[in-house]
Amino acid sequence: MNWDDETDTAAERIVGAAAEGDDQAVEAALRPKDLGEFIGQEKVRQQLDLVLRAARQRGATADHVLLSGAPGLGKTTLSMIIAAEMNAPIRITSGPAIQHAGDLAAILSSLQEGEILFLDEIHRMSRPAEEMLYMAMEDFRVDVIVGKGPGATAIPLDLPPFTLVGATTRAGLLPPPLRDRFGFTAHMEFYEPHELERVVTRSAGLLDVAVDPAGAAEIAGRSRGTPRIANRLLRRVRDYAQVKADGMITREIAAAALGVYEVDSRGLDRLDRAVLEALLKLFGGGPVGLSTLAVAVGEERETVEEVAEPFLVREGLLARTPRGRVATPAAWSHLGLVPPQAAGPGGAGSGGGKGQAGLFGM
Ligand SMILES: Nc1ncnc2c1ncn2[C@@H]1O[C@H](COP(=O)(O)OP(=O)(O)OP(=O)(O)O)[C@@H](O)[C@H]1O
Ligand SMILES: [Mg+2]
Repeated sequence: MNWDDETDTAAERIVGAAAEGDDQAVEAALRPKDLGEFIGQEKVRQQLDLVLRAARQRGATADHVLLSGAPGLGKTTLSMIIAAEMNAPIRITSGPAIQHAGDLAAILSSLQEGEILFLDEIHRMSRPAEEMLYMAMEDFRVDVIVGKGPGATAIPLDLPPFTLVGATTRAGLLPPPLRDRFGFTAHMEFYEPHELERVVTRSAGLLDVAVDPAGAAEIAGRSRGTPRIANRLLRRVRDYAQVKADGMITREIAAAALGVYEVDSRGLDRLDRAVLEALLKLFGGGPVGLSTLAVAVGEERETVEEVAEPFLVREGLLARTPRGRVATPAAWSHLGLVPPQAAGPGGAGSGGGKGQAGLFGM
């Protein structure tokens, strides 16, 4: 069974990356509209404010901006804020939507002066399109190729000055020549719980939901440092508060609601817990290979590696070591289990657990 296919699993819907249907509409409604409304990311906000303010004062188009960071941290939101702050129209497209250089040429040649071009998932653009973009970013010019084969000719076309806003979850995958052509790069960090608390409170206000500070804090603490998840959890808690209580979100209501959706006190979902439980209960805390761990939880390798592990690693619950996956002491205490004595690793299939204790010290 593949976790990705199980789209109607509550936990998947709650912590999954993409928003769909209704969720998308609500997500759009909750987007902050200007820099002042944008919560957290102090450094990025301050730097971006300077970049945009200076461009406005000069009456010029702002430099190209690259936004990088994990899903749901506010890249799309910031791109729209940039357009709003510059009082400029915005055109939205994405790397995978641009198959051929010609697709990009068509978009670029129809831009107005000062327009913001938002290129989401910029790391997934095709090579020829990427090369066309280099020239467009630097010289505001593209070569449009007319004809095929030996008779093909390149017709240079001037573009109006525009601002490219690129977004990527994988800045490391961008070729350096592309990365270097951005005048300003903003790396978005995960949010602090107190910032997410403000996100929850703000969204509750917009959705006309009553939440007390302890209720907001409870939701924030389970939101994995991610505003999108905070907003999603808030909506599920709102449902619960409406059906099971008087509508008011308190700490108790939030905890009970998120219990129903299998989002635990640290924000782990069902898959995260399954991985951790297998690691602890079946393999004595590891080290165990990724493939073995994936089979034990009935998932694909990639699902465990890309969906569950990044958060577990970030939370300091799991370590990836050259000898395999290892649970940290925090993992044992989070699941309320007692680690076996270092002398006797009781787990099956751990494949020679000598020196396990030493791994914890890394
Ligand atoms: N700083 C913030 N303050 C308040 N709300 C925020 C903030 N950042 C993001 N959000 C909310 O989180 C949701 C997701 O943000 P957004 O769509 O901008 O993320 P993203 O980085 O583009 O994600 P992806 O990589 O999946 O495209 C939005 O609905 C927005 O309302
Ligand atoms: Mg986005």
